[in-house]
Amino acid sequence: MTATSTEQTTAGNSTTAEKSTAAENSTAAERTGAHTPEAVDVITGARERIDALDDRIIGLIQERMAVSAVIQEARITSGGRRVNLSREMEILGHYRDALGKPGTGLAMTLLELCRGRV
Ligand SMILES: C=C(O[C@@H]1C=C(C(=O)O)C=C[C@H]1O)C(=O)O
Repeated sequence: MTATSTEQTTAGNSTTAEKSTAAENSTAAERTGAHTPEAVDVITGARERIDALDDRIIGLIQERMAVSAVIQEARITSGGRRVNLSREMEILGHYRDALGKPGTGLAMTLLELCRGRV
């Protein structure tokens, strides 16, 4: 089984193959998991907001990586080390205070993304 299906349409003498994805063929209920049209609308609208938020979050992470690189470059150029563990502990604590235990994991992932980019 593949995730795509192919439909042949004939226009004049030419034949066009149109591929559609499994997602395009699915119903709104299947896409959202909702059991009423009202819930489908709520979920569809909220998913659009989540997609927009994720784009902004990714942009902020990329901005953080660039700022972190400026700091690391300045420190390394001055003769220092790339990593500053006491500052990283501060950041881990900040995320943990704001978001609880998973915040620590999130901060560790952010630090991993930001380290070693110079
Ligand atoms: C950016 C710095 O350098 C490194 C990267 C950090 C970060 O991305 O937040 C934190 C500490 C350092 O390991 C810094 O010292 O502030």
